[in-house]
Amino acid sequence: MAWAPDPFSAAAVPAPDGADRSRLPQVRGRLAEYASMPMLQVLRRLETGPRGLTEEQAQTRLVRHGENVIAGSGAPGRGARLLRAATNPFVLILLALGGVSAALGAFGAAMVISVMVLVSCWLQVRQEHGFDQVAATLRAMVSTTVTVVRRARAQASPLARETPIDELVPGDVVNLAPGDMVPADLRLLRSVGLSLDQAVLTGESLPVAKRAAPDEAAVPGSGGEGDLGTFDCPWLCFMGSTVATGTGTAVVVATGASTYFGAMHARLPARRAETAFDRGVKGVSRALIGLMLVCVPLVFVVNAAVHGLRSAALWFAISVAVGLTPEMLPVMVSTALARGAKVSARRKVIIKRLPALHNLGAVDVLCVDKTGTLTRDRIAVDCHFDPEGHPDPEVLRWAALNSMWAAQDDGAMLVNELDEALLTHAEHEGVPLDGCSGGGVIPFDPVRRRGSVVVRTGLGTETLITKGAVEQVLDCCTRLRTRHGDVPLTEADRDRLRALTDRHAADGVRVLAVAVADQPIRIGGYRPADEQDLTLVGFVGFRDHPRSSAAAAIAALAERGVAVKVLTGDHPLVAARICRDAGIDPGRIVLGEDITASGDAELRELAERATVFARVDPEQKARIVRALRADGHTVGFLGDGVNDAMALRDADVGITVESAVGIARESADVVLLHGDLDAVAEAVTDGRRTFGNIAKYLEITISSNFGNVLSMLAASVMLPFLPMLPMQILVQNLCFDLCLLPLAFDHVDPRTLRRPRTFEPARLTRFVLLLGPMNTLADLTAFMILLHSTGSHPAPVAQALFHTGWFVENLLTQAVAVHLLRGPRLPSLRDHAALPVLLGTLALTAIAAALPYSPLAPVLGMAALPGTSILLLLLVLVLYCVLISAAKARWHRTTSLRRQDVAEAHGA
Ligand SMILES: Nc1ncnc2c1ncn2[C@@H]1O[C@H](COP(=O)(O)OP(=O)(O)OP(=O)(O)O)[C@@H](O)[C@H]1O
Repeated sequence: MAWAPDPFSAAAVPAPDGADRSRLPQVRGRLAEYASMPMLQVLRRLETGPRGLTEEQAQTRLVRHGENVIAGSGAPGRGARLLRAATNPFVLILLALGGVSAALGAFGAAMVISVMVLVSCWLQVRQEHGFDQVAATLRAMVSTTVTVVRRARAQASPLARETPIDELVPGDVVNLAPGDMVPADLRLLRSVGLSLDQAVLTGESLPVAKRAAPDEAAVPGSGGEGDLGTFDCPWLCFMGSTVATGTGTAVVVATGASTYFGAMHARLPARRAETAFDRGVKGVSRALIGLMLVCVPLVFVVNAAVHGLRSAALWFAISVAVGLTPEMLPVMVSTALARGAKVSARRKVIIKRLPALHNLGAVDVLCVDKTGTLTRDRIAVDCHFDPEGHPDPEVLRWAALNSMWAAQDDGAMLVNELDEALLTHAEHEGVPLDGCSGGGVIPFDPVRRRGSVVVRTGLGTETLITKGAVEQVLDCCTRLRTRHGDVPLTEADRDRLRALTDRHAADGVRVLAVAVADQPIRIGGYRPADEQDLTLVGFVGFRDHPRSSAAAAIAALAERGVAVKVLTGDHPLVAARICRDAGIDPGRIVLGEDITASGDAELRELAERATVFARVDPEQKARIVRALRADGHTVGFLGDGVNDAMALRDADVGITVESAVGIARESADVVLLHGDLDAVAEAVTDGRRTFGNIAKYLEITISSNFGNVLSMLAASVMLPFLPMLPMQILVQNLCFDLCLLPLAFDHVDPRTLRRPRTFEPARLTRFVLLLGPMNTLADLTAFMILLHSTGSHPAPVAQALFHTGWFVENLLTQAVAVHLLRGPRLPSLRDHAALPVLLGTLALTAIAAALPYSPLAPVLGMAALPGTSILLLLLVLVLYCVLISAAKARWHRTTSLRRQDVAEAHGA
């Protein structure tokens, strides 16, 4: 029951069912052809070469093939939007009520309801169009790019450069690196240790190894529609997958709707789990529909019992139902979200999926990685030493050789920050890295926490060089290099080495171990299982200084009720040191192995208690996030690496930085352009401000509607006639709806921004139960006055005057309620509503004053009120102000006491 659109969700705008699917056999056939051809023939068929296309060729092809986007993944057309607006549950309720009115012959009422439906749908379509434009602009600011190899002219040298994914064309040559999205369907030209995560396409979570075809390729599986044989083809890479490890160079064979992903698009499931926003929307919708289901039959039964079973009683009940239907709520929510996202964009925070803005405001636990968040992400080599602890340039040379060959991919250099630091330091120290050639790579992965290369050092021999986390490298070592030669590695040595590296870790230095193994040259690939019987040669230490702003940002988040938890793949001692520097008490650090050993219930408890989690792999990060969510928290996750993608997707709101890898940017809902924790604290406040206005709208409209229903019930018992004509209820509702919409643009009291905020149906119900009856008390006073002051008139005139009086009183109290209930403080010159809200309520007051004297008055059954009635109604307005202010003060007192209780309970 989503009433706010999410233009980025694949499920939001499904491609026309059947249309794309019918292309699957054709697409599969073409891919099978590309898979079975020798490489040269593939390149010839695509009229390209290993040096890529020229810019001119690429432009011509872009015109011929169109942009590399999936049909239906863009913004929907006006027709689709209108359909979505018309099928929103609240509009469906209105349509049903309009239908019943028409069937009963109440054509006037049916017409007003139709006007309400039309206005609501029109505003929603218009608003969604604006919403989509805001979203598209914001997304364009953080669009995902791909490294493409092109030439300026036919004779020019090829140049690798970043290009937006949608500009890719068949025949383009692209480079792939860990964390990249596969941007189209590709045939591999070259690869080094490449593996892809194809879960989006196959549901299989383990990465699949890919490699260029040896020479003549085989035809991949070609079974029925569900056949996944095509995905098993090692030299084809498919749009929708991501690079898990290794690198590759490939030629684009199909783009956009011609890709396998494009043809499957209509069948893909929605990507994300339900977030806090979705849960909130559902809860509030259910509460509102529940309120209607109780109130409307009650109004009908009471009226029928008192006045007899007449059609008037039914129309009246229908009008009450219409009055209780918040059909403008979707418009209000999308207006507030789009406005909030624009404000955040000015602060360089890009909200890719607009509902994420609400989720940001609701976050009460923020999980962050360490590097780049608590540290400056300027990693430098701090030391390198042999197993005795003495500085040793040979250790630096082995480590740098590992970095160099791991990063080298036929000219395209790809380095992670540790490797980059190593290569820079080696160059600075003049360490020679020549004299050997690369023989193979076993890429680094965050679960093994080590990576290896094989280099050819002499005739017939090669050396496997492994570098990685100390524990994980020691696990593969059986020998130790000393000044007197290699010796067996004993248990005592292991203990000594751990103690040695722990001392560095406690000082905040990340230590990697380096080990080697000489072996005869081998033909064929290398696997992680080859990392055994190694000789430990030493260690390299890296330092990344803490960010000076981190401590203040963490304090700012704590002030806003957001607890920060650190999830890192690094050593617990390094994590503890960096956390202390950032003002976080690490407490008892939970390790990845503790998480693996814990069941779901146990993990929820662990995740609740602990602040720092170290040596965690990508799946463990995601499990922690899920455990916190299962425990009732709204969880944000801030990360930028391949190993963060899963957690980014599983969090209520995934946050990343502009420099993050492709998959992290794609998985995140929010991208920080100048990102650090300060920006997150600001964005959290923006989210709360946005939600504050949505909450205000809900509180004001629902409490006054509820008060009105109570008044109608009381009037049904007290009066011999209906307290308001059905048509008047409908018109009044239309006026409320339109004049309260500007609340989306209101200021928000800073005190309401201090705590996480989300839809809380129970809180809303308490508010409505306290404030609604104040409205009823004022109404009942107005009834007395109106009965008394109109009693001398003949019955039809007296009824018209009564109806008019209550109509006017309702509009005026609603206008006043906006100002009295919009914040914890009373309105003043310093603390007043924003201009659009002032204008909205002024319009409501003007309608109340003018309608009884306008040409519409007889149509609506209204009469001009005598001066005394107006004066007395103004007195009722004063009484209403007193009642509502007292109730509001009581509300804020009890809610702050309640909050204290909760805080104390948490403290205890
Ligand atoms: N390029 C590399 N070569 C060898 N080992 C590495 C490399 N990068 C990381 N490691 C090892 O693997 C461990 C986990 O790295 P990973 O990148 O998963 O950590 P992370 O969770 O991203 O850390 P952070 O929280 O600091 O961002 C590191 O602590 C280090 O010991």
